[in-house]
Amino acid sequence: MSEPLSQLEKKLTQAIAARMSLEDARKQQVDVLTQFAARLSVGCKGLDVSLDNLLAKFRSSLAKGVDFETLLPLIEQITAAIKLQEVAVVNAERELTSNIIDAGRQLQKTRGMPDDARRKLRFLLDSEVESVTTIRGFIPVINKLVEIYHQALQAKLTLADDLADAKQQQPEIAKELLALANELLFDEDVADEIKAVKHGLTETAHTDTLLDASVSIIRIVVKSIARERQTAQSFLVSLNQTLDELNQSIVSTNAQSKNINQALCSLNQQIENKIKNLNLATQSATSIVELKALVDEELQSLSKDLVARERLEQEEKAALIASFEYINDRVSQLESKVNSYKKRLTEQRFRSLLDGLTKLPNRSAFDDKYNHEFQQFNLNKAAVTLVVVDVDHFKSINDKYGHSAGDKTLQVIARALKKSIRKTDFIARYGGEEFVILMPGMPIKDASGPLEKLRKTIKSIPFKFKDEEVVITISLGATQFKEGDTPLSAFDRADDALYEAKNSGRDRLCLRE
Ligand SMILES: Nc1nc2c(ncn2[C@@H]2O[C@H](COP(=O)(O)OP(=O)(O)OP(=O)(O)O)[C@@H](O)[C@H]2O)c(=O)[nH]1
Repeated sequence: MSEPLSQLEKKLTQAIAARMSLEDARKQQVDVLTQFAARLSVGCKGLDVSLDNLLAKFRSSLAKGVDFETLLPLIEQITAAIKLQEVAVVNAERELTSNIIDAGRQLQKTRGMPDDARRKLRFLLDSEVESVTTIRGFIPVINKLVEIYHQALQAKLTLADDLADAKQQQPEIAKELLALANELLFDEDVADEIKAVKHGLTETAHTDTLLDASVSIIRIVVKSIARERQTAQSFLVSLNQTLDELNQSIVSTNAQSKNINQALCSLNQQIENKIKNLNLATQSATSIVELKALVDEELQSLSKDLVARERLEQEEKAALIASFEYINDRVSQLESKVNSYKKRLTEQRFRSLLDGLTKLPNRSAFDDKYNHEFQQFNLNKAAVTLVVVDVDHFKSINDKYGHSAGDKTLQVIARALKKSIRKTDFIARYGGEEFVILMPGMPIKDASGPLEKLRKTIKSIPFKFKDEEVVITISLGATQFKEGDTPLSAFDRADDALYEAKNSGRDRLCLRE
């Protein structure tokens, strides 16, 4: 082989080797790029179905080693789809931001959210959402929002539980308010107001109605207190005025008597001087005639003085009498004012122990009497029977015929019960449709006769509502005070007996020895 040819061949071999290594390097680069493009396409997966399909096609073409020219249209399609995606992402970001803000603002309006959650939410809406720049950046924000929602929901559930508890307590509150309204026995002018309050107090009354009733009760009490205060004030003002007048009258009588006294003193002095003068003159008289003239003159003057003195004395006496009469008059006026005020106080005390509706003694009057009877029993051990009486199914009377019919029924029953017991027994309205009777000196073994009679008396009352004849019955539980009892244990025993009477069919008397 010639020299130039072999050199040429060598160069060619070198060039081929260089070309091959270049192609190897290029192939490696294409492989890396292909893998990268395939990974990237997997990473983009899920943004859009049509993009996913194009990328899948792209990956499979790369794997098959399809040449660039064949790939180019696909790449162009993918580029266009990605561009669309960019716009879609910007829109989605905007929409997400606005949705998160809306949801957050809505959440801010919910009541009962814990303070901490409220604060976190405010910060999230005011600064965190605005600073998010990528879709991914929304993930922690959404996470936080979900957490706050959770807290708010939890708080709401607790609130709902509390409300349910409060709802359960409502009948109790209604009962309590009704008992309070029954205790309100002020002047006649508030009777209608009390009636209106009572009528709204059903066991199913709404919380707002119960609140209104509470406010009305407080108003009635406040009004009565204000009126009472005014009465007391005007009484004290008139007492003060009268005392002032009496004082002035005594002061002026004193001043008057002082003046008269001064006049009397000087008159007495004058008389004394005249007598002294007369004495001296009689000693110096030289004849009977002169003496007579002298005596006559002095006696005339003296008798004038004596008349003046008598007049002054009478004046003083008259002034004193007038002053006494005036004082007497004012004192008796004052006495009658004090008496009428005392009467008012006594009436009030009496009325505070009376049930407004039935006019029977009320619960506080019963408590006083009960404790007194209990003490007596501990001292003398004489038998005392305690009876608890409850009207059966009274609620249905209210429900069927109205609250006024219920009120009337209670009044009739109260009157009948009062009429049927002995004078020495004590009956009170314990509350609602419940009455209590204390029978001092009555052992329980002797009590069932009269109590059965009492039950039958009530049952025989011909009640008529809306032209319908209604039989109303009562249940009774009775016991007697026992050695070792406390007021509460004895009462509980009678209450247990009543419970038994109710549970065994009502309209009956149960005894607990
Ligand atoms: N009209 C009227 N109703 C009252 C008064 N005080 C309490 N009540 C009502 O009395 C009813 C008592 O009902 P409950 O305690 O369920 O008893 P009940 O219906 O008599 O049933 P039992 O006692 O189980 O036989 C309630 O509906 C009260 O609203 C009142 O002064 N006037």
